[in-house]
Amino acid sequence: MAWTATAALHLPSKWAQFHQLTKPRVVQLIVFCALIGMLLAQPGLPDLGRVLAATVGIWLVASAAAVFNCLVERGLDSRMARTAWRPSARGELGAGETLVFAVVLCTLGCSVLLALVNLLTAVLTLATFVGYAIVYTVLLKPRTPQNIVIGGASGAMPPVLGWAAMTGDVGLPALTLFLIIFLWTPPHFWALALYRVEDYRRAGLPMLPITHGSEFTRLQVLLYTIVLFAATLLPFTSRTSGGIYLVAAVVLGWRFIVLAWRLWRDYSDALARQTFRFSIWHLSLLFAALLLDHYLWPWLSSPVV
Ligand code: HEM
Ligand SMILES: CC(C)=CCC/C(C)=C/CC/C(C)=C/COP(=O)(O)OP(=O)(O)O
Repeated sequence: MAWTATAALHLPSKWAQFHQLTKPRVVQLIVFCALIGMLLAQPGLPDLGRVLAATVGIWLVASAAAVFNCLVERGLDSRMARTAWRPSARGELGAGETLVFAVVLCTLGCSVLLALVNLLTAVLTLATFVGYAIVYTVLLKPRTPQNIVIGGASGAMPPVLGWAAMTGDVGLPALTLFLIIFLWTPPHFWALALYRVEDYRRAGLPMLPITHGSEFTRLQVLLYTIVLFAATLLPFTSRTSGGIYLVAAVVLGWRFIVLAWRLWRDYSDALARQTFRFSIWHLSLLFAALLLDHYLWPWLSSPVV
């Protein structure tokens, strides 16, 4: 009895285990990027009911995609130190119940988008689900080191989904944000793959540091970071965003390039880990700056009468 009580205190509940499969921290940033897409789509305050419905819908479908990934990769996950703890990899959650959970989340999310947002957002979000859960996870990841470059397109969709939710359209500013996340994904992931290379070797996945070596991967990280820096200037040069965003993009981009340069010249696992962690700060703060700029810059830059 005493043991059961102690175990109950330490073992995550079934719901906590399901929640872990939704990769909550990754999905939070994905939903944040979608939210910025929504808020940038019009000047002033948006329709808050629509924002809430779109946020919930995209959140549910993105979570479903993450759960589906854990289901498909439960064997691979059990061979990697980073992922072996997942309830799907440990066999604590069965394949059947995990599949049902993913289907319920995806159906609920698409229904919310269809009923309360619009058809375009529902279709694009479902396509994003297929892009990550099937095209990336099932088809590309076990076959090619370009898996995350092509698969990254689904991770880059959130601002487009957010924009479509508010306008019923796919706007050029949203496509610019798509490009930014698309170019951000390779340095984000390859920095991690460099210090987790033994994990990927054990799982038999053809990640770039395994197929092309550490030096080539580090050069790719540096080159993508430089091109990403140029792409992050587009919102300013196209006059979608103003001075606040520009300062943030330059400061964050410069720091990312410095880290990537040091990683290329003088590799250590600690530096690769630092670069990976910074990539998350980079994207989070860049998108926060877009929002701040959207509401404050017109006010700051308007002539005083
Ligand atoms: C195909 C594209 C992507 C790949 C392959 C990828 C890969 C990964 C991996 C393997 C991790 C796990 C790190 C760990 O276990 O410590 C991770 C973490 C993370 N990723 Fe990505 N990622 C991708 C796209 C994205 C996108 C689009 C976002 C957000 C917009 C994102 C946000 C994050 C965040 C916030 C974390 C940290 C999670 C935590 O601290 O628990 N990733 N990514
Ligand atoms: C509908 C919608 C907006 C979907 C978003 C799709 C999505 C969840 C993209 C995030 C990418 C992600 C979690 C990559 C993790 O890589 P991995 O799967 O290779 O990592 P792992 O080894 O940790 O499983």
